[in-house]
Amino acid sequence: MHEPAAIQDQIPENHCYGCGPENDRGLQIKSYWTGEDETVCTFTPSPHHCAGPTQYLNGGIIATVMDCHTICTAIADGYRQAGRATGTGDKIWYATGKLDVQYRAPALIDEPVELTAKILERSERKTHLQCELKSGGRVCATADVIAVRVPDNW
Ligand SMILES: CCCCC/C=C\C/C=C\C/C=C\C/C=C\CCCC(=O)SCCNC(=O)CCNC(=O)[C@H](O)C(C)(C)COP(=O)(O)OP(=O)(O)OC[C@H]1O[C@@H](n2cnc3c(N)ncnc32)[C@H](O)[C@@H]1OP(=O)(O)O
Repeated sequence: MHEPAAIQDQIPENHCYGCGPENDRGLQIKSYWTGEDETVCTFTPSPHHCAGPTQYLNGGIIATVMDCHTICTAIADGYRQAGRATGTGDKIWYATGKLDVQYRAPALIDEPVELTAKILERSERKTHLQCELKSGGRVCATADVIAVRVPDNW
């Protein structure tokens, strides 16, 4: 079970290719809190998100959804740590400082991929997260991510 509202639908003015509701041609992923430090996301690939072989999901798309899921988690966590509802008051933004993806098995194009993100550590300037992507019930990719807080004129 998770909260009803997606994190991305609470962050204003987001044109990001992976997670921006304002980007009509983007992937428009949606992430949800499932616990104190954990979020989930289900992404349904389209056929044109394929790798060389048409049955597998492209690695860049995998990196993008892992990037966006974790960075949106860091942003929402930033609001939580400030004691505010996501998207309220002064804007809180994080950018990707590090995205280290391990591709462990091919992910299938014709079924949804399931992502989880966990916050491992946070400080004022950065948040360290771990992300796992599953397809067909097996772990296909893991990522180690550093989200860095940036000003809203970044
Ligand atoms: C993300 C948008 C923000 C813009 C806001 C404006 C409007 C936005 C509207 C909507 C956006 C909403 C949502 C977006 C959500 C997701 C988008 C996906 C994310 C992306 O697609 S975003 C694009 C790719 N991204 C970049 O284009 C970054 C380019 N880069 C830089 O802009 C700087 O490089 C920066 C800011 C990363 C750091 O620069 P800096 O000078 O501010 O800070 P500094 O270097 O001091 O690092 C501070 C602490 O992070 C640690 N740290 C940094 N890098 C590390 C690494 N690699 N490994 C381990 N630790 C690392 C340091 O060690 C230090 O740690 P400590 O404080 O403990 O010493």
